[in-house]
Amino acid sequence: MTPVVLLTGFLGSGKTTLLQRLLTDASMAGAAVLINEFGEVGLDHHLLDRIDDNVVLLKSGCICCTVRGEVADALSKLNTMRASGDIAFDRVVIETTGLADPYPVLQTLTAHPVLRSHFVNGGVLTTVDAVNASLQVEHRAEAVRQITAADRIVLTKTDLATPEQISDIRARLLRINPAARSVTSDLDVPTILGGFGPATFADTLSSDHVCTPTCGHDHHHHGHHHHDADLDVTSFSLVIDGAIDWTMFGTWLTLLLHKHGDRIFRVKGILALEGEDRPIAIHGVQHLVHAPTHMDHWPAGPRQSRLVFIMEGISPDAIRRSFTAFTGLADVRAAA
Ligand SMILES: Nc1nc2c(ncn2[C@@H]2O[C@H](COP(=O)(O)OP(=O)(O)OP(=O)(O)O)[C@@H](O)[C@H]2O)c(=O)[nH]1
Repeated sequence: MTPVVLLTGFLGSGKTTLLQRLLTDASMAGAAVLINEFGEVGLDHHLLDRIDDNVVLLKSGCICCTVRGEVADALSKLNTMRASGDIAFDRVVIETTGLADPYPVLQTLTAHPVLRSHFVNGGVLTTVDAVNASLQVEHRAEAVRQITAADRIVLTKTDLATPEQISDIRARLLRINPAARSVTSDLDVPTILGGFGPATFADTLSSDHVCTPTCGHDHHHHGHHHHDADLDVTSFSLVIDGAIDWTMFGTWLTLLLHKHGDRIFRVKGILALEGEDRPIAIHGVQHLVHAPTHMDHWPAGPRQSRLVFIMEGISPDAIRRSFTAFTGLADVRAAA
């Protein structure tokens, strides 16, 4: 039986960063990776910087109903390819979107007639952002579900958080899921993973899925719960043809998140900057703008800047207009 590790955590909490580190560990050398991203344009597979046959990008969307089928299909396909000797793997890691409820995926593993004889729950690893999680658990049901499902919690961004933020979130984690061991992301990989495996799985099967409008359910017919706080989460993307002035861009993003960070859960992008050959990856999470990083090379395709926003209650057009006004770039369009 092949263990399937579910890597979950709210938008921008550091899943891809952690996955990148986990994959450097010898114990993960034989891992196949499934990535499910919320957003019109998937960027994580580029940011992960490991593109091979064992990395599968699932279609955009919530991982529950619509994509639950896709997870099952992707696992079945990996299994068939392994059986015919095309690929080899000894574990699977699924990185879910930051808006996903992890329980339906766990249920798929135990309920699917074929998968359940090949795959087994290998544990739920949940990243929790020490800077932003207190706000997120108060407003987003998914953030709480991800923590309740955790067998191990990895507290990220403790280097950016104040001691008060860290003790506040630690106290909340203890209340939400006292059974999960919590570690910080600055530890080495063997320590983060030490003794990791499913401990709370029995509980997961009895938990009800909490819907969001973005999860792909037909809410009128499935009878799922519906939370007002979950209304209106949207994703949109901008594609920019011309090279971008970094100072202008950085100022614009900082001001935007300063003003609207409560409602902009996530911004990420790959940018073509003036005077730079290599692309720059940028990340914003609520009010926080992370330090930009150079990527090694451009992904295949045209060298255009791409920005993805996941937000609530803000019009995409307002963001596009503000970007154009601030940067002076005319060739800015919403991604097809
Ligand atoms: N300083 C610091 N930055 C971190 C840490 N973990 C993640 N980040 C940064 O946080 C930003 C978002 O990290 P990702 O790994 O892309 O987060 P994610 O959960 O995969 O994001 P989504 O897939 O969009 O939900 C990036 O700029 C990371 O470099 C950490 O422990 N410390």
